[in-house]
Amino acid sequence: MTHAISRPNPTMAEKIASIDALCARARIMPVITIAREEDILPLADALDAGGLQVLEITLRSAHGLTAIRRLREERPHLCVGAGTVLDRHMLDAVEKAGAQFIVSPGSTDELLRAALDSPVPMLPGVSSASDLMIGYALGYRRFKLFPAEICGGTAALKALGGPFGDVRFCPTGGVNPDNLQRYMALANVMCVGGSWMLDSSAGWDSVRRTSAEALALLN
Ligand SMILES: O=C[C@H](O)COP(=O)(O)O
Ligand SMILES: CC(=O)C(=O)O
Repeated sequence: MTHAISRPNPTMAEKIASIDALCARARIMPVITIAREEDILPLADALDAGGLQVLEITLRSAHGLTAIRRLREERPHLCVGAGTVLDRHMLDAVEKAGAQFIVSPGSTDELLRAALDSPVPMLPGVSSASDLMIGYALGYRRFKLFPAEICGGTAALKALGGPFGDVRFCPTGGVNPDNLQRYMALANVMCVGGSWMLDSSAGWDSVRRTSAEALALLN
């Protein structure tokens, strides 16, 4: 008979370190909604070939959980997270599917507390200082600013850096090749998220090229 050794969940400090590591690896995090199951692997491969290896797969389509599960099994070198996680049930489902990180567009007390009990690190969405303070009080220090351009863009991030000097952000929503460098120049921005590189109407190679061009802007 074997005895499983139960490992305690990571501490918040360990989760913050995981988020920092994956954001440093990402620099640009594609926010992906899978429209057709057959797109899962070619889309991920095109992003990977363009240099984007940290993928946020949203639960906005019926294929989100399948995509997380398949990419974890079939592309284990990628870092695969779940986006649009809105409640405890979705959090449980993406954890079971193998998500390596969890992203939400906003914050609720229920979701933030559920994620404290999860082994998977979470990047909660915030759009204001008040949202941020709710997560901050629970120990969170890394957030997604969403929708970044609408809630003040780089000016908002500079202002939030005053009272929240130990907080870092992944701005998402309206980030594109024209403003990417301005976001990444800020000390409190660890990476950016976006979907501009995901237009596959010109083929998978166009996804690869757009991804590589965006990363080249950061060199
Ligand atoms: O809902 C937000 C998107 O997933 C990411 O924002 P974007 O499309 O403006 O890049
Ligand atoms: C916006 C985003 O990152 C999400 O839907 O989780």
